[in-house]
Amino acid sequence: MIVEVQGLRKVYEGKQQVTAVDGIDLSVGAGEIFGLLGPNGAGKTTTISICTTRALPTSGIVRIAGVDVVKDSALARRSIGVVPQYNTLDRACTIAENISFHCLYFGFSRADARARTAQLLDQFHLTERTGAYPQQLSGGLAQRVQIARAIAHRPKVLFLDEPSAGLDPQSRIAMWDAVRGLRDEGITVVLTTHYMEEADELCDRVAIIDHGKILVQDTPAALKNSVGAQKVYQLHLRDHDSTAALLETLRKLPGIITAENLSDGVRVLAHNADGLLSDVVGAANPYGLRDLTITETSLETVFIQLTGRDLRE
Ligand SMILES: Nc1ncnc2c1ncn2[C@@H]1O[C@H](COP(=O)(O)OP(=O)(O)OP(=O)(O)O)[C@@H](O)[C@H]1O
Repeated sequence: MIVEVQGLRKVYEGKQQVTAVDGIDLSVGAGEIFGLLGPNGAGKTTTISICTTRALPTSGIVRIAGVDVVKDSALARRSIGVVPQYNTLDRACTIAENISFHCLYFGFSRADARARTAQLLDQFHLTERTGAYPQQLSGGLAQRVQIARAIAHRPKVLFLDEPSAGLDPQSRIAMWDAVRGLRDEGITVVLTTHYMEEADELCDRVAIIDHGKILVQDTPAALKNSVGAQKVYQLHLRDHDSTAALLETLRKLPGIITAENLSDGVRVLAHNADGLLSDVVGAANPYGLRDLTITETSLETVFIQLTGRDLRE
């Protein structure tokens, strides 16, 4: 395993003690795209910060390519590339300088730094912007430069913290392609996200994290299968204060696995069953059914089943 995290804990001391990471175990295989999926404040950034030597753990061990990130941080850093949540490009330098100074920092000769920079600018389709400054770039382009810089010293593992935060949908898809390209080059990718579609589309395996703990980790397909349902019905009701009888009726319908209250209606997890839609509508009509959405089971459904909350709440 190229990334091994054992019993990781991080307590921020202060007026109010915060246990940001509460005993995390993870292992990521070489060549995987691994996602840490969880809501804001779940402890994702703290976990990444410790893995990348930017924060010290309260207890626990992280090894990257077999190297302990606390005991041997300088050596570990050679195997690690990081793209933090915010743009950390040097605004006083061109994008080519941002990349080549990074190479020099990692001990490249001037000639090697120049060659590696030119190759990365080409690989990330940035050659035309070589002389541009970071503030002249769109969010998507700046993100690409950050990724190019992060892998300039040829790390084995790239950590990306919320890589699609603030990107428009087109740039997000371009970023996903770039990340898949890195995996094809043999770079292991660990990313954090609170977008379930991103975790589902991009990641080979996903760990769902909440309140500093890993709730489950598996492939997106296995996680979705674990729900045991194929469809999610959301019923929006005018009369959503007295749904106890409706929930009871719904739970008795063949094909329905669970039915539970939402703030403005009811959510039903169900199998793909013939005739179920009309049964559900029939049961809900007396409660003033205003709207009905039917979606496939997603990682959001997994999170709801595990925590009782929406990922976005
Ligand atoms: N330097 C700090 N000092 C005190 N508390 C902190 C610090 N950094 C993070 N926290 C707290 O630790 C918890 C986990 O935060 P963290 O940033 O790791 O979560 P996250 O899942 O990455 O969320 P986000 O996407 O919002 O960054 C939160 O309650 C946060 O307020």
